[in-house]
Order: sequence, then C-alpha cells, then structure tokens
Amino acid sequence: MLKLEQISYAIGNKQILHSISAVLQPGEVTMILGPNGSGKSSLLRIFSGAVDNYTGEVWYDERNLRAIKKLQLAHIRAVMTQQPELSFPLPVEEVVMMGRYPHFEFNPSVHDHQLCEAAMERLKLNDFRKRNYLTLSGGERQRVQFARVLAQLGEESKEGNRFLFLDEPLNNLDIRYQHAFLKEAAAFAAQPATVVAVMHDLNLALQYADRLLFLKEGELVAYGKPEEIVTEELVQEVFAVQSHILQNPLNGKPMVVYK
Ligand SMILES: Nc1ncnc2c1ncn2[C@@H]1O[C@H](COP(=O)(O)OP(=O)(O)OP(=O)(O)O)[C@@H](O)[C@H]1O
Repeated sequence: MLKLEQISYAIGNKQILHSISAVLQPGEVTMILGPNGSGKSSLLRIFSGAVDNYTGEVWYDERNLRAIKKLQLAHIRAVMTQQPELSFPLPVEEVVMMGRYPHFEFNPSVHDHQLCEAAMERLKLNDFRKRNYLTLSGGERQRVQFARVLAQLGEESKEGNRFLFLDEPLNNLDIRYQHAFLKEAAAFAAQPATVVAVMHDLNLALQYADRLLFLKEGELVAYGKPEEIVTEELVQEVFAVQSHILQNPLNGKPMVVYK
C-alpha cells in the first residue's frame, strides 16, 4: 500500500501541490492525469523519494518514506522518469543490468543475469542487447528503461511490497508498444505490486487503470475507479474540454470522445 497523507509542496512562493491524500493499493495500477503543470510529476517525485522538502507524509505500507534508507528503497521501488539521463555509451544489456546495481556489490550473480534476461525477453530487446544505448531511437530507449525497472524489482523482495512508478511511460512509443507496456504494467501489478503511472491519454488510462487520480492546479479533483468517477463534467472541469463518454464495445469500460 502507498499512502499519501496531506502532501503539500511549494517551490519558492509557488504552491505546487495542495494537501493531497490518497491510498493506493497493491495489485492495482493507478494512473495520475491532469493538465500540463498540474503537479503530476512533482507528486510522483515526492512519493518516489526524489524530493524531500514536502510537508505531509508518504507511507510505504507501515514505513514512513523519510525513514527508509536509499539502498533499501532501491530494493522495493523502481522509477522510470521522463528523460532517463545517460551521458556515456553503454550496451543495452548493461543499462538493463543497472537495475540490479542496488542488489550486488561487485559482480552480478547468475540470478541477476537471469532477471535481466527475462526483462529483455519481455520487452523484445534481444536484437538490441549489444547496441550502444545512445544510438537507439526514443521508443527503443523507453523499452530499455522499462526492462531496467522490471529487472530492478524482478523478484519478491524480503524487504516488503514492491512499488513501480512510471512518469509518462508511453512517450515515443508506437501503438503496439503503448499497449504492450500497459499490459506489462498491469501484469506486474498483479504479482502483486503497487504501480503508479503519470499519463496523458485518458482513453488508454480508462482501458488499463484500476484507479485514476485527477489533479488540477495542484489539487486532487477526483480519485477512484474509472467507471465511478469519469464523467463529462469531470473532463470539462479538469481539462476544460467538452467530451462525450461512451461505452467501449470491446471491454464495456468508459471511453471518451472529444467535441
Ligand atoms: N524548479 C521549479 N521552479 C518553479 N516552478 C517549478 C519548478 N519545477 C516545477 N515547477 C512548476 O510546478 C508545476 C507542476 O509541474 P509538474 O512538472 O509537476 O507538472 P505536470 O503535471 O507533471 O506537467 P506536464 O504534464 O506538463 O508534464 C508547474 O507549473 C511547473 O512550472
């Protein structure tokens, strides 16, 4: 369980987040949506442990995030950010292995290699494994980064439940891989793990999320199951866009068309 308790956050005089509270369950994919600048990435950075000058508390099950040591945190939570930085050339398989760095001191074990192999297999990266990461396309890099975080959390942890956080994971991905990514994320959540993704595509979120969390100007506007909270009024309120909610003929879930 990931529990956000009255999270507020300011940069200088600017209030970015206003008292956000929510409980996110293991076994579920929660997607955070909202307009540009509404605070989605800031919230993710806070509960992933990248920022600590917030007020309120973040709980990973019964543990306060502020009290979890960095190495311990790396064993239970992985983060895929918008622009993974890497300034030197490394083969793809080594970038995936970076996910295992928190788990070994000098040399990866057979087990570490097995987890990386499995992650590369899942993301169909076998043909790329020796390629210089810096020569890959944007979408190929996203797949490598996703394999890295899956490898990082690739096993049940003795140290507690696992948490996977994805900030706009679909950037640069073609339609096939958008769906493949979200299916992998859902499968990972089912293991179980707590998966949270910042998203822009409301229809993909409606198709794959168990719960949606809507932010607007740093305020939580709605949080709950898609079919219970998504209305034309909500879409108007959050995004200032007129829409019509239909039922997706394939899965019965809500689907939005924009006017
Ligand atoms: N270092 C900073 N100084 C001042 N303002 C900042 C800083 N970092 C972020 N902000 C502001 O905080 C607000 C929230 O930013 P954040 O990146 O969390 O939004 P977002 O919802 O993820 O946006 P997007 O959809 O555009 O990625 C924005 O108005 C942004 O300009």
